[in-house]
Amino acid sequence: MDYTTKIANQVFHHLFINAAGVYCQTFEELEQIQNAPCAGAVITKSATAKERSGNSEPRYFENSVEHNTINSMGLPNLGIDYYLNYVLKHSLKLPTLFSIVGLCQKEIIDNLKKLQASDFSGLTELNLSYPNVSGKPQIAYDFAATREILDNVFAFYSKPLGVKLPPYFDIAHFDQIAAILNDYPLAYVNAINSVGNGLVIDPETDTVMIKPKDGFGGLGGKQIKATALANVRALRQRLHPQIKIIATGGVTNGRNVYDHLLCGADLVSVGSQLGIEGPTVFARLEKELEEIFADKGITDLRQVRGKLKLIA
Ligand SMILES: O=C1NC(=O)NC(C(=O)O)N1
Repeated sequence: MDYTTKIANQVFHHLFINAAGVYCQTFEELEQIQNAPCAGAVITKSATAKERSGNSEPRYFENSVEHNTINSMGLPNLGIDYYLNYVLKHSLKLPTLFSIVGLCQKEIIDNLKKLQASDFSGLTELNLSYPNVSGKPQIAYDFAATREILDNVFAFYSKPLGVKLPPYFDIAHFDQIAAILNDYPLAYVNAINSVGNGLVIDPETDTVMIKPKDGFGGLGGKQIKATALANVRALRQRLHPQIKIIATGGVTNGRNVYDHLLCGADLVSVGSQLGIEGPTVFARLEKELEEIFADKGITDLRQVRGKLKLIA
């Protein structure tokens, strides 16, 4: 299968990318994704202006039997300069996306001003959906704040930009966020981030699994697949066609990848299952996807992308 896909000035030859936050904290982790068979791109951990240690531990739990995770990392990262050094200093094998975050609007603007002034020429992903910083509401759940930030960003930022969104659960919210995003020259939207503020209990001890926020954390893996598919589908139906979609959420096998393509995904990102299985996951997913294509006699992605069928 020819997976060639373009987003802005970047050409991808495989569908898969790591989800920001997974296997992308350090140069070593980033290089493991660069060198992973069937990886199409790499994205850095969402970077703040300065290095952050993040929330106290335990802050991550994976159930590798059920392919589910919960996390409250709290945006630990090595700071924007570390990741800028990586993307500028290394002859990168794959298109490398730069994830940016800010705990306030000023930090977002300052980070993007630094990127704008740098020689970085790839895609930038503005994370508007981190669910694990106490006392901070998710920006993308505040539609006025989202519009204000995008106004301020696009007043100066001229490099290709995407936004990372949280899941929405109301048709009116799909309408509202799409109406906002369609007003801006976005290269893409990445949907979804983890499903915020879930709760997982240890049956042995009647205790929460993670320490921060008394156990509340972002959910990932199989348990969020239906929500992720719905968000990809709803956004694809509403966004201008030139705004591409990176689908994230619930991908643990080839059928999940196929389903995201049916919903309109241009690329597919893997978070929880990458964390559980490691970078060999991309080759497994691609193999399973090719088996589905063979069964269905599919030879071109245009036969799948956005071709979800409804009941007449
Ligand atoms: O955007 C994020 N999504 C998550 O699920 N976790 C991280 C974090 O907590 O750093 N950030």
